[in-house]
Amino acid sequence: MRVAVCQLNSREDRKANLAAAEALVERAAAAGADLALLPEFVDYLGPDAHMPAPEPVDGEMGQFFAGVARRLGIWLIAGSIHERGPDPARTWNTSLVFDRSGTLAASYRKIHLYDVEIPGRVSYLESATVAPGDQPVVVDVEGLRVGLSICYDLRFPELYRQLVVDGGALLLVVPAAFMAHTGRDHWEVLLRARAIENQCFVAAAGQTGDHEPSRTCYGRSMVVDPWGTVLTQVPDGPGLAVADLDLDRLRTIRAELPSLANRRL
Ligand SMILES: NC(=O)CC(=O)C(=O)O
Repeated sequence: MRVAVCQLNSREDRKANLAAAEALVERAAAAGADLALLPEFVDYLGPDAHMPAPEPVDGEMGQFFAGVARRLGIWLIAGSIHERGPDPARTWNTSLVFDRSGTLAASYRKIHLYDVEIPGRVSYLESATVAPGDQPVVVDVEGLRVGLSICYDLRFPELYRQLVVDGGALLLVVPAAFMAHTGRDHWEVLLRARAIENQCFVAAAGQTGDHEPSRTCYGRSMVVDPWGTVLTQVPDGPGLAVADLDLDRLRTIRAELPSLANRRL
């Protein structure tokens, strides 16, 4: 399984954001990727006041990503979009997974919302505009069990343990718009920790650079192996990186250092 993590700088212009995403998925397909991962809020990262109307998963955006997956014959995880929910004041932050034929294989709504106040650095109240999901989701990608999550979820190890122990996940995906301030110290450490403690591959695709209003994302999208080694990483700015997941290596690590099997709680 060859995985591509696509790093973007989504802004206010939804059309431009979708075109940039499509161009990166085209590059992923040309590089032989079986699965391409886009970042969180691939459709829009701008002021709440200007946000285009959220859509149901089978709305225009869903159809757009389905068409990209079908045209390129690739599995596509559209990191997250603003999904219309029952509450007119709040959307869901939803990841969409399409198979090679463009059929929606799964969707996941971000469970943990980023409500944080770090004076002078980060002030964010995601729960003001987003409603939380409540269902962990694992999807079968041609025999590979893939556990879904979004951004701030990364800080909650119990979610990933559930995806692995109950769902059998061997790959954990983390589309993100991780803040630069927190990302500098936490992003890679957390991704590698989730990989090591769950003896899984982790693929993380982030937003990068400046977004209005006053939000800078860390980027550094990467793929980590079950030993915690960073296999590949995207430098600053939009771009992509590709890695092959060696499942024999995962099985060897789990057999030689059976920490998952040795759990007592
Ligand atoms: N933006 C997020 O959801 C999370 C983040 O930036 C952090 O956890 O730090």
